[in-house]
Amino acid sequence: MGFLMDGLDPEEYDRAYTDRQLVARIVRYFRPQARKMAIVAGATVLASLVDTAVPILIARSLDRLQANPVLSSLAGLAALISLLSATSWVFNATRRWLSTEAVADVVLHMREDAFDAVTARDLSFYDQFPSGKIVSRVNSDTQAFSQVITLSMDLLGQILLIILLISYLSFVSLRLTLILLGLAPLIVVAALAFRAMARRTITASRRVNATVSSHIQETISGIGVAKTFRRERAIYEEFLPVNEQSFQVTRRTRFVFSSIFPVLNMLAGIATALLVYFGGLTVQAGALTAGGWFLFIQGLQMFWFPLTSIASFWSQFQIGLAAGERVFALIDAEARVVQTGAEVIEQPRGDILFEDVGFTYKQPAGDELTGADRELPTANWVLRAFNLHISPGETLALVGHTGSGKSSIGKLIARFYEFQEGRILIDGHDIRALDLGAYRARLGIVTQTPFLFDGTVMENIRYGRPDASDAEVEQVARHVGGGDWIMSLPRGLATEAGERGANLSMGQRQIVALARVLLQDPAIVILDEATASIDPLTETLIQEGLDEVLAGRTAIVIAHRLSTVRTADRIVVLRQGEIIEQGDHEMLLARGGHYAELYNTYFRHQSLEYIEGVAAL
Ligand SMILES: Nc1ncnc2c1ncn2[C@@H]1O[C@H](COP(=O)(O)OP(=O)(O)OP(=O)(O)O)[C@@H](O)[C@H]1O
Repeated sequence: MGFLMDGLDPEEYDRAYTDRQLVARIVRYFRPQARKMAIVAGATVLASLVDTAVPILIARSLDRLQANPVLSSLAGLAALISLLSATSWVFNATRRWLSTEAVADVVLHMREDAFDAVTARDLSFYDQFPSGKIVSRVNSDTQAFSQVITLSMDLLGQILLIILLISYLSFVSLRLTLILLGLAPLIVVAALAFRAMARRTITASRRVNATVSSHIQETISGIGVAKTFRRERAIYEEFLPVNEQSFQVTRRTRFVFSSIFPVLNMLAGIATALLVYFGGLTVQAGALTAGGWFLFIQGLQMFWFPLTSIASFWSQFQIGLAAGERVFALIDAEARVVQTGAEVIEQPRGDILFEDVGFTYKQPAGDELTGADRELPTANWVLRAFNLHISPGETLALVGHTGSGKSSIGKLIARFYEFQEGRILIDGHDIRALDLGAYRARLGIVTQTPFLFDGTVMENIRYGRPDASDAEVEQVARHVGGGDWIMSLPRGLATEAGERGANLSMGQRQIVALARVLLQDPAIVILDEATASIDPLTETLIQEGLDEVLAGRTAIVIAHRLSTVRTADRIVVLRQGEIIEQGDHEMLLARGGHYAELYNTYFRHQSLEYIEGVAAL
């Protein structure tokens, strides 16, 4: 499809399932619905039987009335048809209601599984795949899948109807039935011709929709930055080609789909003409009654509708299967962080040891780096043969230029990413053998820009330990920074934080994040300090909060503030993933090496002496 598919490549975790695998997977979801589905099957058979019976009844009555036109039998026929129609409605309604319920239930579970899989993914997964695309899989793809399952159930009913009708018609006139059947391959060929085209356009259409959603989502989340840099026009212009591509793909999809029906209708017209002609000849020859002829023409409509439906269903079926495939691929995406055990450290002391650790972000999913891969260009390794021991209770400040690997060390301790070489030991236990849930429960992480959820401040703090009582949350909140900060909130801890904490100041957000960690009472704290400068009052407040959080715990601080490096037990200076110096502030400063240089270019500006010096000028 050339340019239509440009830039719409499958995701790295997409995979092709065989039809058998797909069906097995779908059947597994339907297993709990077995009872409902059995009733649906029964109702489908009964509805098809009744629906076939009506035209047969009319045809036979026609012949009888022709021979003996009595008013009472006409009234009886009308009553019987009404009764059969009502019965058909009951069966069809039962079938639809129950199947809708069953499908809704299946989609519910599928969405749960997809969402569960998404939340379980490692952070590296989110680096690679924008949230918009993931949202589209969990949301629209499951929806498309449910539609196709409902359609397939209708299809089964239709097929049954065709079988019953054809069987009956073959008794009435074998010759005419064969003509009817002889035309069926034409429809099937037309349907198959559309099939491949439909599947391709549908896949393109899904991908392009995901791309558009993801583009909009990314733009909206970064709109603040865009406005600051007056980039509104530029992002609008970036949106245009994405939208244009979406338009082209959608147009193409609509074109393919709208071509199906006219072609099928034309074929139906030819078939009707043939049957009318040959049916008339048969009646003339006395081999068919008028009722039989009527039944054939009526039957043709009944036969044609399901057959064209099957043909159009087929492409719909492709849509649903492609969507199902995408959801399953999301559920099955391989974890990169692989745990080999589930050890629980009862009382973690917070002893951390990196032993010859090698780490790169460039590892392909699910693969170990072997042989030639080990010779990745040096530039791709973030850490190589990296050794570091952090003692229990130690506050370690990591410093170094941007990109030197500070955050990566924090991410490895948090086990957010898989490393490729060496070992990381926590209290002597291999980090790979730990029960991640239990381990992370004792790990406190404060990110640079603390993320608060839409909810009250109290709820945000409780996020650290959902079972904490109001009193416990309040006690922790009062502990951080002396608790004065709560007064500055309009409704105290009941203040709504707003989306991403928008209603709170940066400093307040930091404090809430610290309180959240404090409530969790972690053994190890990873703190990524904000680089943005803050006013001295907030700085003092945060420092007090930090003192609480760091006291008695092992802390790894990606340090950006002078007060932190000054008070840290040890400073580790990194350059391109290597430790080039370590020691305390005074010692490193006296040494006049890389740290001293960093201090002079970065940290010194934050010192009181420097600020006073500038003020005095
Ligand atoms: N998610 C990622 N995917 C691929 N490469 C990454 C990712 N995160 C970081 N890197 C790369 O890894 C290297 C180390 O990055 P890291 O974030 O650890 O540095 P840092 O010292 O914390 O930098 P900063 O002070 O700017 O946060 C950099 O070259 C960076 O480009």
